[in-house]
Amino acid sequence: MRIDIITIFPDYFAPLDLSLIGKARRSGLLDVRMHDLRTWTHDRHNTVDDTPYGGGPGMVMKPEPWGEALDAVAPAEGGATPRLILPTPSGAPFTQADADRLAREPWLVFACGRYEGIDSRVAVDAAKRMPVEEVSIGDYVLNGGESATLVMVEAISRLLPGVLGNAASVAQDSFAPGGMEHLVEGPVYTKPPVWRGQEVPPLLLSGNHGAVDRWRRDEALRKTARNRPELLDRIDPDDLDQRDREV
Ligand SMILES: Nc1cc(-c2ccc3ccn(Cc4ccccn4)c3c2)[nH]n1
Repeated sequence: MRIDIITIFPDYFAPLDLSLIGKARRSGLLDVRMHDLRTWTHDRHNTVDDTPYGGGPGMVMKPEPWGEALDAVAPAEGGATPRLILPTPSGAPFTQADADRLAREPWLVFACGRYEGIDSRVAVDAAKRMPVEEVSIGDYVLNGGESATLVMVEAISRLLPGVLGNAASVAQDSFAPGGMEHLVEGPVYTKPPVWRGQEVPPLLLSGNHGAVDRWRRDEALRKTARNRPELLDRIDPDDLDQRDREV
């Protein structure tokens, strides 16, 4: 997968050199490229923002640098077309299902806005030649799109085959397709078996994998009911067995 990130703060993405994503980039599994939006400014101050039409506080990002940047990063005549992801507080909620879907794309471009956002004509112009998605990572306002892009790149990249050492672990994740779509995962434990007077549930040491799987689903249902009760309403009753209903 190729990921291009356009931003006025390229250094914000230094974390993508670390850990499993850094390893995936060095192995060639993942091709992540950062681009400084100011590359496509032509005035002596490298201006990327201006006052909002209609008045109001703050500044808006000018369309010209973005148009030139997107033309350079994803040329219209280049043949392949990326999916453009625009982080914004006003976007559609980003979910694990979106991470799964976007992990199957060959090429993503993230446009990181700042100030009060990017001139809305940029998304309209880009949509003439590539799919564009406005996405929110949560109902709170950040100062720009960089943190949201880091979050989405991590959520997407970890799903690529070969990035996580143990691919099977993805299936048990909270919100994972295949049975966890509307559940959060339950508690996890490791050695020692007793720590500060707390004992690991004995069943987990039993070696009875069927019983352990059942216990983990019960605990996922309990934790979902406690922390995210609204998710339980989304579960198709046909997907709950009799034991689930007793939890
Ligand atoms: N889930 C999210 C995404 C964002 C986000 C993404 C991109 C930008 C570009 C600018 N801002 C600041 C800003 C402030 C006021 C109104 C609009 N935007 C952003 C915020 N916040 N929360």
